[in-house]
Amino acid sequence: MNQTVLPPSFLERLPAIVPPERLPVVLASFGIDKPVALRINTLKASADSVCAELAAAGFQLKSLPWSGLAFSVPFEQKRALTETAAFYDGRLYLQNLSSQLAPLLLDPQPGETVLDLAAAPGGKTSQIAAMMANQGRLSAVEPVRDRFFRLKANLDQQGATLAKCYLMDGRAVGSKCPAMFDRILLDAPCSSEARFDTRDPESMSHWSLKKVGECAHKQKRLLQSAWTALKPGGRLLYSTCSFAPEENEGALATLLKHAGDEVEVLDLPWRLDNFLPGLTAWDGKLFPASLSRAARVLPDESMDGFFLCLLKKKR
Ligand SMILES: C[S@@+](CC[C@H](N)C(=O)[O-])C[C@H]1O[C@@H](n2cnc3c(N)ncnc32)[C@H](O)[C@@H]1O
Repeated sequence: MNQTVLPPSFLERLPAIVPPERLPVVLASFGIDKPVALRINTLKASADSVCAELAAAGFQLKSLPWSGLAFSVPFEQKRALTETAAFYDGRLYLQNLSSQLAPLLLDPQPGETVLDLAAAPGGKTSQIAAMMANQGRLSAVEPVRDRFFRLKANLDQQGATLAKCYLMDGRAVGSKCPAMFDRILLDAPCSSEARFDTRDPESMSHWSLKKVGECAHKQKRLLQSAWTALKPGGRLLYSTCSFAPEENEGALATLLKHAGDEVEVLDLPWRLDNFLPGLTAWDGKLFPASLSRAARVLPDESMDGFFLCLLKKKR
């Protein structure tokens, strides 16, 4: 096995982000094969029918208490799962459990006008389409050409017929479509720290503190664009797969400062045991106390790390 270590400056910062009693599980999570998570696509099938089919084929399905559509199978069954008819025809989609949380917490409704501002490869866009039962308007933005075409192909395979895809920079959307959307997901491009795998040096090769800073800069601009595109009364779910406070509470603090009393950080409608509150201070600077309502999803033996924050535009 190609055992390598986490980047030293990432490791140095982690104890200031993760409480000591949680650190061993978090550190161990970077070097294990997690169960393979999947989501049943209700645009094409019911959970009962797909589960019955998988169980009959010998899959050891585990259900999750927080979603009737999220399941996992042991890692050893991953290959077999990707060879099933249900996988090929889009009745199920492989999607990490933490990634399934963002659309669930955004809670898009049929008939609404919804934006996914950083959409490829489209796991969350197709989940949103299913939650909306293909009714309403769903725009999916992705500026990277090959990822854009992957997004389109995935949405097609998943039967997400209401989604319209736009090959464009999310930073330009706010000025083009001010106050247009009821709900917006900004699953921002990030330094992907939660994807580190200590057995795969490539997973860490693009990371540096400079990259964290560059991501934070882009995230602030994407957040501002999303905020402008949101209708008064609308909701914005911001998420990343980074632990870095600069990319999470730091980026949000900048938006909160600009948006003033237009913005409310909402309590999440529910939390899991591995959700920690958002940080209210980092590197000698204070963040708004309301950011403690965000969730730092700690990685464990079944979930990847994640960050989630739900905002409301009051007027
Ligand atoms: C974390 S991924 C999104 C994953 C996606 N939400 C899903 O669940 O499948 C972030 C995406 O943002 C895209 N991106 C990068 N720069 C962007 C920008 N300026 N505007 C919009 N999207 C951008 C990346 O190419 C990448 O596909």
